[in-house]
Amino acid sequence: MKTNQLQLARALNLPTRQAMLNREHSVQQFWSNNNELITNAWSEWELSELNQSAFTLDDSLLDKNLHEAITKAWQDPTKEHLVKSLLKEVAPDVYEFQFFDPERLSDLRGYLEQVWSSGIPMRPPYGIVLNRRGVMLDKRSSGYLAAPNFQAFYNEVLNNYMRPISRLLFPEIMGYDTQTFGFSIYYDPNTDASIRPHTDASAVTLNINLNLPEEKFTGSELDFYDQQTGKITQLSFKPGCAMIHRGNVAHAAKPILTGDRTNFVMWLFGDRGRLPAHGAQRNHINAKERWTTPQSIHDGYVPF
Ligand SMILES: O=C(O)CCC(=O)C(=O)O
Ligand SMILES: [Fe+2]
Repeated sequence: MKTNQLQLARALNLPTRQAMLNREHSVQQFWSNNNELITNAWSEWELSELNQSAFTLDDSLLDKNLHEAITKAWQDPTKEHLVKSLLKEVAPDVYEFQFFDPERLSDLRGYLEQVWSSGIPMRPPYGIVLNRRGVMLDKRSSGYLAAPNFQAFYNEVLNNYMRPISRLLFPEIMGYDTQTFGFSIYYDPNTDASIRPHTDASAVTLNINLNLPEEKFTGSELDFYDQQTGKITQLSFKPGCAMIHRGNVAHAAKPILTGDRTNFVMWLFGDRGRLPAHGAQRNHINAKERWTTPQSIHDGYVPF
């Protein structure tokens, strides 16, 4: 690997917020032209500057019960009911479960603080609104958080946890779950406070809260809209909790009033962004098929 990539990446002139808001072509070009440099910079940073002694990014950060059930199900898929029993339906087709151990979240947040102060350019998500303090997480997105330790962790979450859980809850997404996407988001009342009602360009969305137990906030509920009844269910994130839903379930994030909220949002979809047909039914899938990792090649398609 070439040295000095870290210094070179830090010296890049980032696109202005206005250029990003205008979705100027030069912004797209900036990230794609510098993607390799930035990726190398993250590797260099991890070796030379990241204080790794403080923590490890691995599944010991996850909720113990979830970790145990998932491990058992991978060993013997007929035990997948152990996973299912941890998932609580909190709105029609929206499930909540404890994802991270709240006591261990400070490790992950400490890591993300180091990421923030690295000075390496990071591409914020701009799906509906531009989220200033968020960062793209998936390697399909130029300007993503390419630190190798983080990538190993992120991919473990998607492949070992998110995909089989998604298949258990929403069997019709099988085959529309080969490609991954992810970003982090940060809300506070003075910068980015809310997201209007929308659906995601995913087959399934996993949204995990990263707030520490002492990081209280008010507002910032997620509203889920039931298409059948028109009913709205308002849900609040608890530290380390996750919500999982089909991408086509309309939802919105209400304005945050006090405090702040940090989340990871992860998506699965099929090759070239393909999604299951609305209301698609699926023949019975046996457990063994569910607990597998597709061999599909990462296709580089980007939803935004
Ligand atoms: O506010 C959230 O946690 C959800 C954000 C969201 O729906 C999105 O980024 O698509
Ligand atoms: Fe969304």
